[in-house]
Amino acid sequence: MAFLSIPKVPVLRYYKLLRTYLAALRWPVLALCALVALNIGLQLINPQVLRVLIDTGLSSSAAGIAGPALLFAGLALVQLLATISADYAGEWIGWTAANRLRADLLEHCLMQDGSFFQAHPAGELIERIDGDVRGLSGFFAMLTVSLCGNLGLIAGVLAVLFYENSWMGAAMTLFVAAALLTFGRIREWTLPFWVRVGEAGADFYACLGDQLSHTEDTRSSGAEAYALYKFRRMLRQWFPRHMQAGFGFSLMWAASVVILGLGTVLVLALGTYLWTGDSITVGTLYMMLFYMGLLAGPIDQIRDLIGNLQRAEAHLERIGGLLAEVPIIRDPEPGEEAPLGEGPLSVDFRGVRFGYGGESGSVLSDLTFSLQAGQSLGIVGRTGSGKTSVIRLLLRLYDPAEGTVLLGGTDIRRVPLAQLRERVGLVTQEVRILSGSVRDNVTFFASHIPDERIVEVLDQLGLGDWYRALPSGLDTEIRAQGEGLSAGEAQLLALARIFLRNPSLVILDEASSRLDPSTEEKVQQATNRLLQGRTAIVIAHRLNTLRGVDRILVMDGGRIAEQGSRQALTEQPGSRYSRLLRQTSGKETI
Ligand SMILES: Nc1ncnc2c1ncn2[C@@H]1O[C@H](COP(=O)(O)OP(=O)(O)OP(=O)(O)O)[C@@H](O)[C@H]1O
Repeated sequence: MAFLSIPKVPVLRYYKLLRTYLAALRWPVLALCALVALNIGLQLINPQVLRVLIDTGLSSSAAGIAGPALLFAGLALVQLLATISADYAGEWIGWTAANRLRADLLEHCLMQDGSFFQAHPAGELIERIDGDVRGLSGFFAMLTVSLCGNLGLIAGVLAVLFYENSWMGAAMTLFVAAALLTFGRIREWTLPFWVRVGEAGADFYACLGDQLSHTEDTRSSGAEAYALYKFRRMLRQWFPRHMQAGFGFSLMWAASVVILGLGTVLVLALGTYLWTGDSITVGTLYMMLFYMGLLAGPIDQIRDLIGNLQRAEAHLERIGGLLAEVPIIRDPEPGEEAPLGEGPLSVDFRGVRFGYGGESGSVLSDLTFSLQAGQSLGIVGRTGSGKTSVIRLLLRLYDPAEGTVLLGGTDIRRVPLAQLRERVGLVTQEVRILSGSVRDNVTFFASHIPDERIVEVLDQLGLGDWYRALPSGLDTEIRAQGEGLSAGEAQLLALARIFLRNPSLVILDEASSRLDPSTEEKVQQATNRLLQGRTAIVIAHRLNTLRGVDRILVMDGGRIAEQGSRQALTEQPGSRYSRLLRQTSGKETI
């Protein structure tokens, strides 16, 4: 069966994917196989009925052909119904399997760490999870329906032709092999074009996503012309690649027209020779031509299929690449886990060095400090001194290159990630609001939190009036990115999330930077209540935010410039912290 290996499809890879996503759809797939088999059987029987019809017509009266004619029409109708049902089932299976793959890809992305999202902008990931999977949904349906069906039909037609006349069978087998070989070669040649089209598409969507998420900045800085220039440059890069790939597809189409023409000539020549030698009847000659026509259908479809397989393979390659990205930050190995103890957690950094990789070098060096359970620490330092990087290490969004980070005395690499993220609550300046109800936004889908508790927290944070003005209370929908909320309100909602979650370590990274002074004062009081009985780390440029913290860490160039109790540092006139306090007295920020 030489022709089966001709398209050089990496069968094992496709098989693995098919098995994973189609195993759960076993019954629909079996029903589809039955429909395809019925279709093939009917297509093979029809020409036999046609031969009987022609030979009966030539040798007896017209009345004799009524039976075969009715049978022919009936079979054609059943075949039509089987085709429609198989198409429907194929589409359904394709969509269902593709949606499962989409969900798996999204889950895979959500498990990744910070470096992954640095390497893959959101637009590129959207193209992978949606665009590439959409391309593959056709592949699931095509491969199940078309490839198996068409190969089955070709095998059936060749078997019947061999049975009728071995010369005709041999000639048509050679013809089919040559056709599939040619399409396979063209496909191999054009596959890299499709991969490049896909890559250009992903770059384009990444650029588009970036531009659409920063429209305010682009407009306010008058950078529209540059944005459009970049957009057009992307389109210009995409276009020639599309043209090349399209040329490959046209070449395939032209080859199929020539090959099918040659096939018809072959059957006519051989059939006429056999008929003139009285080896076959006119009905048999017509039947053979009919079978040739039947072969043309699947060969034609396999041509398209190979073209689409090229695209599917390109989609598959990119999806495979994404799935192969293993997160650097992983759960501890079984047996290595050391869950966190109950209550507030102490924090220890021991000789930590860290960099973001690439050319950025070390961002944090020789970082050693401790914070007792239940104490609060304020981190101050100029922009870029490494404050946020400390927080990222605490949340294990990255691991340090050297040294250890301990929580409650346990190396956080040994703490299950889910537990770590549950016990450490973070509020940043950049608040992410989901499109969903107010309730879902503050509880993050934790349905056990009663509404009364939510309202109480909103009141504590000064959001009471805002909440009571909402048209549907907690069920009011907020649009994605928090449209309709001020930046300060969004920040308060993020604080409410933490209040409701009850974490053991609370981290506030510029969490009140967007609030007006009177709201900030209110929130400060509520936050002080929240922080009681918990460990807290507060990063602030406004030093008055740190009035209530126990300890201070001053950072400079990724190193600790000073650390100690806030009270003691405030009282030492020569300390960096007291200098900062003096410098900023009368000013808002350092
Ligand atoms: N995702 C990143 N990739 C590469 N380098 C980064 C990344 N985030 C921060 N950096 C670099 O790390 C250094 C410390 O940044 P970090 O955000 O920790 O400082 P920061 O003190 O929190 O600054 P700010 O007060 O402005 O928030 C900076 O030089 C910054 O350029």
